Amino acid sequence: MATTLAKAADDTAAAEHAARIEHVSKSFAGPAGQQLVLDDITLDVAPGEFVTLLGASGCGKSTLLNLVAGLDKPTVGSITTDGRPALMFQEHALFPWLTAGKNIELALKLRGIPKNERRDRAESLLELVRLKGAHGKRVHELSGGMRQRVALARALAQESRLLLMDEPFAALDAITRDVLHDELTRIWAETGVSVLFVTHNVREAVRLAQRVILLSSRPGRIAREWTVDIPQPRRIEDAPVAELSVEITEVLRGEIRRHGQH
Ligand SMILES: Nc1ncnc2c1ncn2[C@@H]1O[C@H](COP(=O)(O)OP(=O)(O)OP(=O)(O)O)[C@@H](O)[C@H]1O
Repeated sequence: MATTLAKAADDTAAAEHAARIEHVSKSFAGPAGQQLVLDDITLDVAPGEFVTLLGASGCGKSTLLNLVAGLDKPTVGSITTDGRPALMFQEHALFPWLTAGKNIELALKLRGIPKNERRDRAESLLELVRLKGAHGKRVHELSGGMRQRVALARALAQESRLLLMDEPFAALDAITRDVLHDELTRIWAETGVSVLFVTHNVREAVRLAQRVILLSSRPGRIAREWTVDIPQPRRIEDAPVAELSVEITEVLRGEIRRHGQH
């Protein structure tokens, strides 16, 4: 499976961007008229790049991710992606009446993969997320971390060139989250998939990303960005990760103060 995914990523070499967000603004109708949530966001994600979008609660991170996913349209500006992105959320959104394996097979079916290939492919994907042998397990039999592994396998089943992740590990305990950070870093390196990952956890952003984009609040604008050149695999407690996290947290605090939040 990793080979197929790696090949999908190779094909992307021709594409200049996994995602291109150009001068995007988004407003919603509110009680006091139109509320500007995102203001003039311009951002490219390169093929194979891992980018985290970081910002305070309510700054518009999920709104931006939904726009990139094509679930909603920008009020102004344009977004293009290299093919249809795959999505993964905080809640696993697995079908509880299907087994882990059948949840993945459903994604393969929706992609038009023939029935006789689905089982093997689902098994390979489960192996990729280190859940070998879990094909027949019901969702309720799986721990929170295992459910997110299945959700990741299901997202990878789409063989998209861009994976959009909205706080996928936020509901997990710290140790499980740590393990899944390692797994995601490994899978990203193995497959070459591009990742746009939303979080409000500064350390998580620095642990994972090649580039951290900080959004300001009300409206969400790109406040600053950092290139993270700390070698992988990183640990969340590594000194360089901690140092950069402190620096980013300071800027984030300043943003929050400026916008009267706490
Ligand atoms: N469909 C909608 N209609 C009206 N307002 C919306 C809609 N979607 C989002 N908003 C508003 O846009 C703002 C940004 O919300 P969004 O969920 O994108 O923030 P976020 O940064 O992802 O927050 P969190 O970290 O808490 O998930 C909020 O004020 C929210 O109320």
